[in-house]
Amino acid sequence: MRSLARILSFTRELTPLYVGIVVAAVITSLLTLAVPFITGAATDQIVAGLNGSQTVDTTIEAVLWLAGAFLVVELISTLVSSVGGYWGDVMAARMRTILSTRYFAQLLALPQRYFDNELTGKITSRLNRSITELTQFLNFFANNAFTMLITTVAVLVISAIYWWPLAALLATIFPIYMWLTAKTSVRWQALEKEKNHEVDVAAGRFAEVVAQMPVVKSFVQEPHEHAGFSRHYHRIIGVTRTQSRYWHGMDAWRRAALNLVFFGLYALIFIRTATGEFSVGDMVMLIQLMAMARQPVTSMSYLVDASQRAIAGSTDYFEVMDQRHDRQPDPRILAAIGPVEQTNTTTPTTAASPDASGSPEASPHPAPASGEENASVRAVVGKPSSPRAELEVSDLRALRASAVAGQDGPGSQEAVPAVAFRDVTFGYEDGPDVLRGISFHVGQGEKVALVGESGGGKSTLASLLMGLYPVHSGAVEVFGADVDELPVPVLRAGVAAVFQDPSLFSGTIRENIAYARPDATDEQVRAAARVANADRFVERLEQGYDSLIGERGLKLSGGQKQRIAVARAVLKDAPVLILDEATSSLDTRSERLVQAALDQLMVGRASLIVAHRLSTIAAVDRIVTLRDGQVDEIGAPAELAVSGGIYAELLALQNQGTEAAKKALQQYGIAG
Ligand SMILES: Nc1ncnc2c1ncn2[C@@H]1O[C@H](COP(=O)(O)OP(=O)(O)OP(=O)(O)O)[C@@H](O)[C@H]1O
Repeated sequence: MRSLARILSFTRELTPLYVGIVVAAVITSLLTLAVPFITGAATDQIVAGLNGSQTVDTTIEAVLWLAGAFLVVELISTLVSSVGGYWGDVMAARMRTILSTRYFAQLLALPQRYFDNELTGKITSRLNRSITELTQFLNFFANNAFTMLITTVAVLVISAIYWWPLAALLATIFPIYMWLTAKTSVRWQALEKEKNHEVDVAAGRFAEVVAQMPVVKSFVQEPHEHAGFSRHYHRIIGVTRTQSRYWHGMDAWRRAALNLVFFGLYALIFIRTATGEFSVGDMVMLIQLMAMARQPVTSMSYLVDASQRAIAGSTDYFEVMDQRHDRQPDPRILAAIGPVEQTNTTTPTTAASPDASGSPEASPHPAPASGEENASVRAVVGKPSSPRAELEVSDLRALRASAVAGQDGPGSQEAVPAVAFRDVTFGYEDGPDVLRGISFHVGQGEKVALVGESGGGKSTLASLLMGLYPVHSGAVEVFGADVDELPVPVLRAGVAAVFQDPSLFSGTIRENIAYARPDATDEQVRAAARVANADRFVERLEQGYDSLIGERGLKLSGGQKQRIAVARAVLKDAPVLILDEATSSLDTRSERLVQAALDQLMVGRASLIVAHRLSTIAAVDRIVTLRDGQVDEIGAPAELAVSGGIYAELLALQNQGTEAAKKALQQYGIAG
């Protein structure tokens, strides 16, 4: 119930609508209560006319007035309930919007760790169910709960006025019905949970399959995927059978109890009418009143169920909303999440405050920078977070400028590297440490290649540099500032990544290139494409930069996708670059074009390269080799070529050119 109250407070801007719906429902139910009185009075008038106690004309006039009153009541009721219905629809749509957009904002603020453990389809399925059940329940509740209450109380009071045993008998049905419904609900909910689990798992797989259709097709696994999917839904049929059998069994008991009570009520009313204690009009009115009392009783079971489902939905919803945020997320995203208490999240204000943002002074691993640099770094990091992304990019630029100034300045004792790993140890969640005591740096404008066995932690180092995971110990620094303490938008605006999988979005080529800067001019987009060697193929397309590229760039070749991804990074113009090279997915010509694009991109930037080609490795300034999660060697290619370490070993393997050598190279993710 607490989670439902949270939903109401979470969507408090909808309060006027809730109140409006409730008022409309109350008016409608009060008007409906007038109907039995009108029909009762009309019956008495007709009986009086037939008895001869009044003239036919008087009777007709009286019943016509009563029919007119009936019409007015019905018209007002129709009007008010239509307005209430409209407000209900608007409330549902607005609630869906509020809950969905805040949920999406929340997902955008969650750390990578959350997504490592969740399936996309599952997230969507759960969101849809939570929101549908919540909106349905609140709409039903606002429309019916108060009406039910008013009707029930009114019927009890009126029948008590006529004859108290009627009210007493009627009152017995409510506790019986509630008790039976609550009893049913426990098991019903458990079965519902089972069904939801099956739906979520199926939806998770569904989304994965759709996203990776070529893989499914190439492995001819359509029947297998289809069978798996249908298995989940067939299990749902099984659970539904049990659930429905149980529900309807219990419902039969509930209805039987209801019928028994109503049998007693009708019998009492008929007997008292026959004995002359009730008039025929009283009888008609009381029977209608009793019929009106039936509806709240039967709706009660739906209300209890819907509320149970809504409670489950809101619990699911808040389970995600209460997840810990990524460290210091974008203030604009925090604002979009709305009023969720996150005791464990740094708010934008505290994120921006010098102490909480963690100046390098506060870091356990201070940057090798002068006091002046630290002060300027703190000034940049600690300034109030700007709502404009461009300012965030310039934040890191300012850090870089301060680092460069310190490096060249007369008082500087040591250069501030663009990137520094200082004694970094890290492992995923409960797993073993993947990296241990890693220390190396990438100077400004320097190219550093990471070389190590597949699974040796190269991509993990790149993830740590992007601040996707917090290190266990040690520090990763960018221009002297600790990555784990820099506000995430500042850090990520300053680091561009080109992954092996280009990960483009559906939409046009222009939108993809301008992803980091949606307000970029056409000329800027074209210039970025030129640097990335993408301009010629784009211009050959019928729609040029307006060509739609399909989901994840499906309509482009591997090399074309890579070059669009490079152009995207060029336009981002970040001072630090992470490159996870594309390898065998490209033919030689494409590879050359992509390589040339990457070479252009790297000019003047600090580049950390997860290298997959020996030719690339040979062209870098320094190589860092990893062995068993630790740094093995660091040095220029020429030095390491003769040191007898991993790089020398790789060169020797390449020279052998045998199948065994190729296999050994593959273990290092090296294509040759
Ligand atoms: N999100 C994750 N959750 C848990 N473990 C992970 C995750 N990502 C990677 N790992 C594990 O961390 C280790 C290092 O992986 P990483 O991807 O960094 O290696 P790599 O050197 O980049 O490999 P490759 O060259 O094959 O891409 C591996 O054992 C991998 O299984």
